Amino acid sequence: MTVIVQEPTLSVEGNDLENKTNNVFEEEEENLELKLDGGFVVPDNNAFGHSFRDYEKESERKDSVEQFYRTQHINQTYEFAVEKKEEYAKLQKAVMSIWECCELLNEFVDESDPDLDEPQIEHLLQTAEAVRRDYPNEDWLHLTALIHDLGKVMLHPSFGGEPQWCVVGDTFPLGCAFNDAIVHHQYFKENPDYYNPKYNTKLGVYSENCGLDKVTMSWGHDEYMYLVAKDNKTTLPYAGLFIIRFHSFYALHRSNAYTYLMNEEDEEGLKWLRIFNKYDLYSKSKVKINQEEVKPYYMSLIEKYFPGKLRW
Ligand SMILES: O[C@H]1[C@H](O)[C@@H](O)[C@H](O)[C@@H](O)[C@H]1O
Ligand SMILES: [Fe+2]
Ligand SMILES: [Fe+2]
Repeated sequence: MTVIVQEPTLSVEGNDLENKTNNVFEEEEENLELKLDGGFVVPDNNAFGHSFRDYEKESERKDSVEQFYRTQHINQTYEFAVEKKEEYAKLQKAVMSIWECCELLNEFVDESDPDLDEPQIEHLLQTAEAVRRDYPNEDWLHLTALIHDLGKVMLHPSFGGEPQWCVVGDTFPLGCAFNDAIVHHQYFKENPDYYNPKYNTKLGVYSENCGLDKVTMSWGHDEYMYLVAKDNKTTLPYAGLFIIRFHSFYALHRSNAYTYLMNEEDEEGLKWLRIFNKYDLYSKSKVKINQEEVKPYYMSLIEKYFPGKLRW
């Protein structure tokens, strides 16, 4: 069975958030004159016949996904994330165009994802095409969707073939206490930061409402692609960059955890991120997009918002 959603509500846990989310959309309508009733079809089930993001449900991917999160939670420490960011911020790994990077993602399947076992390029096109159908005039959002996961190219041998735990999966702040809203949070008990008094209080190294820009997130494809886009001087708007940078921060955008680290500007980005997330998550399916057919459209957007070659 499928449900036609007139307003882009998200299937979130708890009415509180549902109400908040609706308010966000009401505000959107007033402030940004967004088209809200694209009639997006939110499927009940993922390609394996289960509900989306169900990490407890017995399925062919359950055990490997859980193993993935255990390794990620043990290894992502504050120091590790700071070092990785320094290394990748130099943008000395490769020089290539956006489309070349999309093609490189043809060979990777994301081990953290309970809902998809297709190559990543399929996911990029599925997300972008789903956004495009509902928001035909927001071309920046189509391109944001196309590129949001390109940071996963760190898995590629020419980038040192990083392990999946430092590339994919949900992200979370480091340098402050781990929140129970994070998927498989039980495994943080094996992370050294869990016992470090500098890092294990509510605020840790941060101050209230310091803004997400100041927060060191677990290292992964979000922050990397954000750095690539920003430092190659993309003309994408602030909301596009925010989406790229925080789309894996489910504890925040789905469960409202860590809101005390946000400032006013982040509130604005979060509205768009919540819209985007619906497409990122629920467009995952076995349906293939004809790459050659849609390529000219996306090439025109890439040309509009990016230089021909980028430093990665
Ligand atoms: O498994 C997925 C996948 O890695 C996505 O690219 C990421 O954005 C999500 O947060 C995560 O749940
Ligand atoms: Fe992602
Ligand atoms: Fe994605």
